Amino acid sequence: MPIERVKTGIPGLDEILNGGIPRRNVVLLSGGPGTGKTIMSQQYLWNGLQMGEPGVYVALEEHPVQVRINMAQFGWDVRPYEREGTFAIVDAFTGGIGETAKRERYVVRDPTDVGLLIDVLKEAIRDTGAQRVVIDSVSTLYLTKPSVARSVVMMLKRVLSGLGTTSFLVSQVSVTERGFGGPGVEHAADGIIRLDLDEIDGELKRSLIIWKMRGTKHSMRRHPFEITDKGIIIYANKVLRVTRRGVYEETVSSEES
Ligand SMILES: Nc1ncnc2c1ncn2[C@@H]1O[C@H](COP(=O)(O)OP(=O)(O)OP(=O)(O)O)[C@@H](O)[C@H]1O
Repeated sequence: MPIERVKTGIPGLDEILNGGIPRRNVVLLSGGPGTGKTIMSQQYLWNGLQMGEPGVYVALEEHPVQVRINMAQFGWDVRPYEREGTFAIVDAFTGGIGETAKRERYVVRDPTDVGLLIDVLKEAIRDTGAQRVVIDSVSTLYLTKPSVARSVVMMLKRVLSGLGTTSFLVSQVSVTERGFGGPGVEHAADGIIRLDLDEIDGELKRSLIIWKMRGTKHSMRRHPFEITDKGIIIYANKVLRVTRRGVYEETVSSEES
């Protein structure tokens, strides 16, 4: 049976994923602060909307109003899609407190209650017919209780995959951490995309690596990427090499990547 894939539409990403993310995969988008996780996840949803695939964004770290403003900076104005019912932001940030929060349609009254969050998420997925979901960030759900991390991710995975969505779970790690968000989480996820920011010769360089992706072969190399006014661009034909002599970029043929 040919594998069904979801095209991220993010320049370079589908290429290094051999055509896209296998449908129903739950992918951990992992990285330190400012590495581009939120922007990449929002770009994934926006591109879906352009391809006629509805989406849901679960905001745990930022006010929904701020999410709309930030997305619009890249030319991704989601409000018309919210009005037509093909896009929804689940507000798991405000707890319904404040005047602007009262205007939100999908509000998790107690963002610490994962069961409640899942109920609101299910409703948003059903209403919109979402095929793509982003949870930003999943780490917020278990930062204070790491022992429940795996069960939270497994619960989300059952719902997200069960309802047929292909999803990104944003996972925050500290600058020096080599992992992706904890052992339980890393093994439960179907895929891991790790975003990095490294200071090289007095300059910050962005790169990413596909650590795992169930159901497909993928590039095993570290690819440089950039954040521009139109979003993220990944250089599928370049690799970032870290050697004893230093760090440098090298161009490779697409078959090699
Ligand atoms: N228009 C832009 N052009 C270039 N770079 C930008 C632009 N807007 C934001 N950035 C870069 O993106 C970074 C923020 O990216 P993003 O919010 O996706 O990070 P994150 O990985 O989600 O971080 P955190 O875990 O701290 O929330 C900024 O620190 C800045 O370097």
